[in-house]
Amino acid sequence: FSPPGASYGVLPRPCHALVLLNPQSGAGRALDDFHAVVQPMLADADITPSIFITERPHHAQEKMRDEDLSQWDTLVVMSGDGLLHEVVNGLMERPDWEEAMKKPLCILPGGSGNALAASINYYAGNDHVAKKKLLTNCTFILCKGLHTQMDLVSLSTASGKRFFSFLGFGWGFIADVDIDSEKYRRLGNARFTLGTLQCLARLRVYQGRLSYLPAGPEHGGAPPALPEGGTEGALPADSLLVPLGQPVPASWAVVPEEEFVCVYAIYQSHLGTNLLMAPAARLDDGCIHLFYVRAGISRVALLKVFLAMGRGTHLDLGCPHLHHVPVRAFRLEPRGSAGVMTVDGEALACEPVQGQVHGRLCRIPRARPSLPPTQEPPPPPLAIALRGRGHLA
Ligand SMILES: Nc1ncnc2c1ncn2[C@@H]1O[C@H](COP(=O)(O)OP(=O)(O)OP(=O)(O)O)[C@@H](O)[C@H]1O
Repeated sequence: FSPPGASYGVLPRPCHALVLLNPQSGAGRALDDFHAVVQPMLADADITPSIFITERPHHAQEKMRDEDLSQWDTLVVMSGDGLLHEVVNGLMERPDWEEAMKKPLCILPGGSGNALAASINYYAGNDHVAKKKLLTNCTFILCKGLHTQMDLVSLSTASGKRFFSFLGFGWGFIADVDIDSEKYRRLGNARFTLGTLQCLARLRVYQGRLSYLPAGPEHGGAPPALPEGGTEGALPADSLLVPLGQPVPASWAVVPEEEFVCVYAIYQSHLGTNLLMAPAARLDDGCIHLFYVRAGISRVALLKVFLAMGRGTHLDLGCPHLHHVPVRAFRLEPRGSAGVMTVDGEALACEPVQGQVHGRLCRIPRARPSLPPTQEPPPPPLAIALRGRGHLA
């Protein structure tokens, strides 16, 4: 499902892809997996990769800021979600960001969480898979070449920082698991299981005020990303937000309780390879899926929520402490600066933050939407070629 007006494009053939690869991501196997799994499939699909290996944090962001993009048909990130966050924000720092964001971005799972890759696999209607199978599925979606639009969320902090985020913003339990488990990254996805158990053992309560603009039909769709002050080259204006020093507008809701175990605003279906947090989320649904867990939940109940999230059934538990609200914008004002926040899995100092969705701000590969059987066209020649070589069942 996509709201009306989604625009599709197809990668040209031959296709030139810049592949940004973090050799340290996840268990450190991204480069080996690229050569073993990805490269042969790209060759069959007439996609020529040029590999750029990142050497340090912010390397990909700097490259995207200055790169001559005209030589590439697509930008591929073979890493975790953190490197794509750098790529998106590097592109948004360019004076020609509007043009730059038309370049299709692709994620191939090489990290430990791989939430966007798992989401794209889910939107394609594929079975839940992980590791090499997820990599094969995502590479195959890239090889087919269809791309469409994806929403981004603009996040602003009290200290004046602004980020563009494609996955989620977290505070409390999930953010702590994400950051505290960094030291176990060699374990791959298992780092989150270990981190969850450790954070459960010392379950904390976080104090602050949470407000949001609900995404009901009366609030309309996601606002189009118009430049600030209508000036060409200016970043998209956050038309739903008022400055952090002012009270939220009257159309917003304020959560009456101010003690939380966790706040997580997610805009994709998956929080990690094995965590289906927002089953209804889609690439361009114009929605932020705001989840919060109020203080008072027992350790056992919280563990049950995370176990059920593996199948996306956590909301069916009827847990009175767990809340889910589809919103267009939110504000979080933590009391105090202790602790950590995350944007797309990357750490952020704890301070007041607000964000709003910007509809269809970038492009991303997507499997062909399924048509009723009578309209189903024959498979394209590429699919036949890949099937012949055994890449496609
Ligand atoms: N060569 C490098 N050495 C160390 N850090 C790097 C290097 N290249 C990039 N980075 C940094 O590592 C961060 C995390 O990488 P990434 O998200 O790709 O992997 P991950 O943390 O294993 O995956 P996930 O986000 O799925 O958990 C990136 O934000 C980037 O700043």
